[in-house]
Amino acid sequence: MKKLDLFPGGAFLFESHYFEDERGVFLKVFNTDNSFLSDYTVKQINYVTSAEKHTLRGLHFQHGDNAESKVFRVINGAAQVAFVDVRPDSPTYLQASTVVLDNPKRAVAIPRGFATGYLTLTNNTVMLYLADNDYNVSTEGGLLWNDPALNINWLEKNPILSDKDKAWALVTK
Ligand SMILES: Cc1cn([C@H]2C[C@H](O)[C@@H](COP(=O)(O)OP(=O)(O)O[C@H]3O[C@@H](C)C(=O)[C@@H](O)[C@H]3O)O2)c(=O)[nH]c1=O
Repeated sequence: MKKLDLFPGGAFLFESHYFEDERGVFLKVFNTDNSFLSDYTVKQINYVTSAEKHTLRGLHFQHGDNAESKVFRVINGAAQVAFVDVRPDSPTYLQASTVVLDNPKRAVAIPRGFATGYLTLTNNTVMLYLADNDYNVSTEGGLLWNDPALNINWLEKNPILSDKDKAWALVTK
């Protein structure tokens, strides 16, 4: 299994065990004997469909004890996943990076302390992601997807957004 570090603080891309024969594919989405996820506690597994290409969800995080580490995997279509360091004491505070997922074999693991978002690159994109904490709307925070302070190189500049995601405030550095 391969691993590629993407960002200081622990974001990484990895490739899962994948078996294919004449019947189809067998892919381990989560297994505790995967050395990259052996310490990961799954609290949620979320399946999210987006009908339209260029739908953007995010950027979201949860504050304090509700912070989540997430493992994103596209199981149909393709998406550009973005993550932003929101740890105030971090030397890379408010720095962002992105990675394109276009194969169910590959997943991106993003630690606690990052805001996350993704832009679909195809119609009918299906995202399956793990989270290591429960959802608590009262601790949800967000960043505006195109905040100039984050300088994220999104692959579409006019995406489809929820009303919630249009309304996040700009950060002040
Ligand atoms: C995120 C989430 C939402 N919900 C509910 C709230 C709401 O009624 C409905 C849709 O929520 P949202 O509009 O926030 O869904 P969405 O915009 O898809 O939110 C997701 O975006 C990506 C980028 C992430 O990083 C995820 O952690 C999550 O925040 O689902 C839960 O019950 N549990 C959850 O964990």
